[in-house]
Amino acid sequence: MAKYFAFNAQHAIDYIKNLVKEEGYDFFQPDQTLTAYEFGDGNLNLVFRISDEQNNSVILKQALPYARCVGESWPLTLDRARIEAEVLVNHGAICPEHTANVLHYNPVSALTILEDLGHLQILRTAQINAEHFPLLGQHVARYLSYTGFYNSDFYLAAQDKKAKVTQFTNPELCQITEDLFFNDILREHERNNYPAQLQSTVSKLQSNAALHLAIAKLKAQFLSCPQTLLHGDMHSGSIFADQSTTKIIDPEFGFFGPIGFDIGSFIGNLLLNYCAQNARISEFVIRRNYHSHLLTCLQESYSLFEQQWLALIVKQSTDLNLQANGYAEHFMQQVLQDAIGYCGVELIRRTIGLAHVADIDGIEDEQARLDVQRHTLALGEQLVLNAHTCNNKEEFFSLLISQLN
Ligand SMILES: Nc1ncnc2c1ncn2[C@@H]1O[C@H](COP(=O)(O)OP(=O)(O)O)[C@@H](O)[C@H]1O
Ligand SMILES: CSC[C@H]1O[C@H](OP(=O)(O)O)[C@H](O)[C@@H]1O
Repeated sequence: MAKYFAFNAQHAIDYIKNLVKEEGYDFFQPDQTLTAYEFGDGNLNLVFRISDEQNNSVILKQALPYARCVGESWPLTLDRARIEAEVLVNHGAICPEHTANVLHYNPVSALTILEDLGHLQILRTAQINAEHFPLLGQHVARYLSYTGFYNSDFYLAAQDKKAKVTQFTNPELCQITEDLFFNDILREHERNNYPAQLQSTVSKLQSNAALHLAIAKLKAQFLSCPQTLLHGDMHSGSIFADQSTTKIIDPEFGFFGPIGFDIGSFIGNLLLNYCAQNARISEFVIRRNYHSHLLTCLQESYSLFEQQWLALIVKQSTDLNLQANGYAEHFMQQVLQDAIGYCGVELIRRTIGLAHVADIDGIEDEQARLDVQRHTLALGEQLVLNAHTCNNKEEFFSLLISQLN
């Protein structure tokens, strides 16, 4: 069996040609001249586009044995390529309309061939440019509720569920999230990254005992609550979209965890963009309209997510105990409170932790950027602290609006 090595563009071409010639894959005609280039802009992996003369193309994504954004000093398991491919296959079987299609997967080379989604836009880039996506909330709700429900104890037979929890055990990538989301932000840490002007705000946040307690509860849920197969990194860079289509990529942080985590991360990224637009859009009416679009997307995504979960529990639950009157509502209230908490943590960690977002870091005016950072920190803190007071989504939306004005 061939050994792992990190590809260059020529390796990517040779690999694809071999699949077409020797293994019967039909991505390209056998006699086509192929070209390739690497264009990954994520924190972790190589991404190549391989095209023929007619501009047909596929994507080859390969894991490196370390985190790309840091280098070889941060070794990282190649098993993340397996997790990513297998989550995509699992989610794609449940919700093909919103999951990137896996065309081929090789665990030894830690690579996956994916459909090329380059005709769509990465959501983060498009939202930085204040583009509207009227179906985004609806599509994300569908993806998260369906993949969530059909991988949960409400639906899976008990032993199948445990087998899947084992299949998707992802300790190294979970450790990254455990460190970056929960640990680093509450203390001085060399991985943290924020300007000196924020020091007093950060010190105050880090000395808030109530915040430490609330984040301890969220981390405990993350560590020991295998409710469903999460995407695990549901930020705006993991979503391709246009006016009619939404496709999810990059679930290498996938594992069985708390249902509120993915929807909370998604909403957190909408709010990071919302806050950033205060500095990006100077014209009041345009900013107000865009803010209103983001809030509609947020409310729609959460409302439909909850509505579809509740409908699936009623229609498709297989576990008799979990069908007890009132249990579904009790369960979804906990999911809501978790989601609000994880949303708040995402706002904080993207402001002061290792991995930031271009929505904020790309704001050129320093004072305007600092104002946005203070806002995301305050909003994140309030959401984490007050999540437990929200008994239903309406109370969440009111809390949010009170913090945004
Ligand atoms: N299926 C795809 N089609 C087109 N471009 C893709 C696809 N998957 C990834 N990319 C491109 O590669 C970039 C990095 O991919 P991503 O999966 O986020 O990598 P990482 O795991 O390193 O974060 C994306 O921002 C996008 O531009
Ligand atoms: C060192 S990993 C930091 C950060 O990067 C991941 O995102 P992506 O792979 O999509 O760039 C994830 O959000 C991690 O928290």
